[in-house]
Amino acid sequence: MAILEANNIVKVYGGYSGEGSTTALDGVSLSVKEGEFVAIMGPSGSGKTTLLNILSGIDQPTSGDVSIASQEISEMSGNELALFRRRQLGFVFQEFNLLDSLTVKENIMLPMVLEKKPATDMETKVQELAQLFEIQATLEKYPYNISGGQQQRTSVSRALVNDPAIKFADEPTGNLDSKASAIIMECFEKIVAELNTTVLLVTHDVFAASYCQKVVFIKDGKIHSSIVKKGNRKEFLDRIMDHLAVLGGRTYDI
Ligand SMILES: Nc1ncnc2c1ncn2[C@@H]1O[C@H](COP(=O)(O)OP(=O)(O)OP(=O)(O)O)[C@@H](O)[C@H]1O
Repeated sequence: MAILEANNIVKVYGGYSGEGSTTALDGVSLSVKEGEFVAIMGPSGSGKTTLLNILSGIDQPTSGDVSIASQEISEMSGNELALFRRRQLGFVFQEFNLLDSLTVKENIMLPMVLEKKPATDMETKVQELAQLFEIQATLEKYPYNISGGQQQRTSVSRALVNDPAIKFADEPTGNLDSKASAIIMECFEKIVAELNTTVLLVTHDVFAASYCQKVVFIKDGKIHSSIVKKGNRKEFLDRIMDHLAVLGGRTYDI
């Protein structure tokens, strides 16, 4: 079953095809199934962030529609969309976006607090996620007293706490060294395998993308091609590199 459907998304910045306008997305259609782990890759300026922002309701398309869990997000009012995003979508950012005045535990609980969930449910959920991501020992610490990798695992836990229909990640390994990147990508693998979570991420990092099951390549605002993992991660990494060489553009992180 498709959890996310995007049909013919067009995004023009700076007015409709007028002088000085930029067509960032030019008829993108995409379908993501429940339990899929998908990366979007492409050269700088190809429209990846614009696409992620539109799929996650942060930005509106100029035309086209997006539905998530069978709900049309392009037709929602501001309040409906804010509530939908809080309840159905999880976000992980390159900068972690943790609140320094809250402990790791409080940061993870925050979306449940906003939903006024019972305290016992919050405690159970935090312990479950902390165990899954091996951050039990950091729960009472503050974000500035833990490593970058632990901060990112806290941020992934927070994005999962309300059991979102889909999780979006924008360059989740962008601020991490290779060891922490591997740990975070293994966490994503784990939640996809064990919790049947759906994850859609944007990355320049070939190593990170090689953990996904599918990579969608975007160029000049259009879907160029996509590949699905068949063999092991190393073989997939080589195929991703071959595709990026054909796409051209900026140098990718390996
Ligand atoms: N707010 C904006 N106003 C005008 N043009 C924009 C805006 N945001 C993005 N663009 C343009 O839209 C195009 C796509 O940008 P986008 O940021 O989506 O690309 P990207 O693939 O994420 O790039 P990068 O890999 O460098 O982050 C680019 O030409 C960019 O200059």
